[in-house]
Amino acid sequence: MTNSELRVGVVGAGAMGFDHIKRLTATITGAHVSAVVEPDAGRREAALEYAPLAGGYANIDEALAAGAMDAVLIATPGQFHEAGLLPCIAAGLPILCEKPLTQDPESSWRVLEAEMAGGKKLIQVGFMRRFDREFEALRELIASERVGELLMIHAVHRNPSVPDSYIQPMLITDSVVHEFDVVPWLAGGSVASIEVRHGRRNPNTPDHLREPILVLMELDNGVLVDVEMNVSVRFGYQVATEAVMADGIARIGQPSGVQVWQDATYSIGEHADFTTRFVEAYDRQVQAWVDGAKRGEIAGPTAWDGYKVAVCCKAGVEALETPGPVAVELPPVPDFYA
Ligand SMILES: NC(=O)c1ccc[n+]([C@@H]2O[C@H](COP(=O)([O-])OP(=O)(O)OC[C@H]3O[C@@H](n4cnc5c(N)ncnc54)[C@H](O)[C@@H]3O)[C@@H](O)[C@H]2O)c1
Ligand SMILES: O[C@H]1[C@H](O)[C@@H](O)[C@H](O)[C@@H](O)[C@H]1O
Repeated sequence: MTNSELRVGVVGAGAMGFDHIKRLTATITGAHVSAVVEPDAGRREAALEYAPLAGGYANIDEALAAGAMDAVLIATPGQFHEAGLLPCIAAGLPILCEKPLTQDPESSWRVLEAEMAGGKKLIQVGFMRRFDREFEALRELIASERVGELLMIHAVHRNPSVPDSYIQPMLITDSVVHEFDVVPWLAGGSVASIEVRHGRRNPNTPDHLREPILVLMELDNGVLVDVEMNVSVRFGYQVATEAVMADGIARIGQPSGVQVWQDATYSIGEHADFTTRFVEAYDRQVQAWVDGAKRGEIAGPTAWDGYKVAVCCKAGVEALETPGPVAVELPPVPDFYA
């Protein structure tokens, strides 16, 4: 540790928070975990073993009162994000908030208002796909128009399975939430409408879900997008994107593991879950956030990006129950975020 290291408080030491604590301790430079904020004592103690310089706190107010943090990484479930964000904004701390910013446009707007009132951008939202090298390369290719103008995007988002706590709207709010951020970032437009189509139900789908679904988005620049959202694929975890351009096609997210030729069969490794598929993206996201926080800058998706996604999620959840497209209507971008 050096005196110039950013002292990071991690709020929520569940699956994702624990992962970020290990990353901040072992991989990230220029920062260390100085506080673990977690109401569950067992999880808090387990996490503190990986954060030798940290104090443990049961809630955010205790950690703020102790002056234990220069910056905060929020990894609580989405419904608790607003309650974690507001006191950290009031304290003027840089924040990396796991996706989603909050769970509805109204609470996201309150967060924007708080950030604007403070007069300084503090929030980066954890849409880590923007830090995946393949997504970066695809964006650069599309912007360069080396393969011609972008016409369409086909995306697949496949999870092997989901826990019982994963309910139907989460297909949108927990999963397609990523496409609502990354697709406009790739395509240079904004989502204008969302339609959801249900086809045949996968017999492997848990009883309380109806999926896979096809999410159709129209962007305001005319680009059409389809997303296969599928959470019972069993074989592994797959996020792949194909961009259809005027003079050719580009694909990312193809399996890239070990290739094996055996018994007259060729096979290649695939990821089992998002922790390995996006490990480098999570590392790069957190490093960029730490470096940005030290410069006093936001180095990724902003709170305004988080708000736009919250509006898309609301329309997407409505589209789960509505035949035909649901319009996505955004207010003008506040000058603060323009
Ligand atoms: N970017 C990604 O790919 C990705 C992947 C998984 C999860 N996430 C996001 O990370 C966040 C956390 O998800 P998870 O899977 O780790 O959840 P989790 O349920 O495993 O862990 C959440 C933890 O937060 C704690 N907690 C609840 N309320 C709290 C509060 N007020 N203060 C402090 N801690 C509190 C819980 O006790 C729990 O330990 C969610 O926003 C989720 O959407 C992102
Ligand atoms: O919370 C997870 C996470 O955000 C993953 O990146 C996504 O692929 C899953 O669908 C979602 O359930």
